[in-house]
Amino acid sequence: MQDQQPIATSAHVPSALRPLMGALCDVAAQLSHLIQRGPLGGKLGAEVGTNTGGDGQKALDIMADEAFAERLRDASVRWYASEEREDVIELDQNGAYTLAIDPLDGSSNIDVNVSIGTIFSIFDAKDDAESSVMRPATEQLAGGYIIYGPQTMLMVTFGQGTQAYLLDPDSNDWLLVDAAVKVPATAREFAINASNYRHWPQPVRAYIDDCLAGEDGPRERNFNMRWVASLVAETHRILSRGGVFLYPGDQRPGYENGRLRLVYECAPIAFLMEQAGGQATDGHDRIMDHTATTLHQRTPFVFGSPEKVGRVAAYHDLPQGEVSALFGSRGLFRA
Ligand SMILES: O=P(O)(O)OC[C@H]1O[C@](O)(COP(=O)(O)O)[C@@H](O)[C@@H]1O
Ligand SMILES: [Mg+2]
Ligand SMILES: [Mg+2]
Repeated sequence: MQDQQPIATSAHVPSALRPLMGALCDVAAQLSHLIQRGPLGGKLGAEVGTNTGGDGQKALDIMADEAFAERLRDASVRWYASEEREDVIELDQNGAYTLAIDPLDGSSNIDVNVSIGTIFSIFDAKDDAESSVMRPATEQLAGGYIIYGPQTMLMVTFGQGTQAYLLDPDSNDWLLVDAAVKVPATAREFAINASNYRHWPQPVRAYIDDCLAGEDGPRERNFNMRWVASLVAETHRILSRGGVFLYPGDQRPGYENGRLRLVYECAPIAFLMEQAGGQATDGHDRIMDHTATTLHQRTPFVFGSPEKVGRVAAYHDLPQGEVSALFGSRGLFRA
C-alpha cells in the first residue's frame, strides 16, 4: 500500500478546492454511516415522489440531496445542480464554484444492500446558472464519485490522473490508497442490461452477439458479463479490473438517448476514466467533447478499457450489411 495521506493534506487536491472537497467528504461519511445502519435509520428506500426525469425518488435520494445542498453552502459553491431538482439553485452568491451532482446513484439497490454511490462534477462559477452548467465537459475542474460499498471510497480526478481515497472506519479519515489509478488496457468482461436486447440499435446487438458467441464466434474467446444496476459499482469494477460498460440509446419511448445523464453522471465518469487511461464515448464520439444544452439531458454511454471502447465505436462504423450479418460472417472482427 502507498502512503496513506489524509485527503485534507493531499498534494493531489488543488488547495483552492480543499474546502469543497472537505465538505463533500463530510457529507459522504455521514451518508456512509446512514447506509450502513440500513433499516435501523428508517425506510431509506421508501418511494417518496418523482423527479423531473420521471424517475421515482427514494427517501435516501432526497436526504442525500438536502444534506449536500445544506453543507455546500459554506464551501464556496455558488451553483448547485442536482438530479433531484428541476433547476440549478444558487447556494452562495459569492461562491467560486459550480457543483453538479447525482446525490444518490443506483437507488434501486438501496434496500437490497448492494453498492450505491454519489457522482459529482465541479466547474468554476460564472455569473449565471445556465452558462455555469451548460458547458463543455472538458471544462470540469474535478470529476468523481463516492462508492458506498463493503468499503466507502472516493475516486476523483483534478485533471492530473485519478486518485482513490478510502474512508477509514476507525479514524473516519479519507486516506489516499492509490495515487494513480489505471484501468487495465483490456479485459474479457462487459456490462449491459441485456433485458433490453430487443430494443438496442443494430451495432450494439452485433457487438454483444459477438461477445456471447464466445470462442465459437468472430472474437474466438469467451467473455463474462456483469450488471449491478449501480453506475458507480460498474465504474468501480471497471477501474479496478477493466472491461466495458454500455448503456445505449434504444427504442423504448424516452430511451432514445439511453438512461444516463450527461452533466452529473456521464461527464464526471468520462473525466475519471480518461485520467485513468480508459475511454468514454456515446458509442462513437468522446463524451468529453460534449456540451450540455439542458441540465437533465441523457446520452448513450460506453466506457472502460480503451481497446473495448474503441471496438464498440468500430461496430458503429460498420456498413449495414456487415453489422446485420450473422456473427459467423463478421470476419472483420476476428480476434
Ligand atoms: O435499471 P436499468 O435500466 O438497468 O438502469 C440502471 C442504471 O440506472 C441508474 O440507477 C441511474 O441512476 P439513479 O439511481 O441515480 O437514477 C444507474 O446507476 C444504473 O446504471
Ligand atoms: Mg444515477
Ligand atoms: Mg440518483
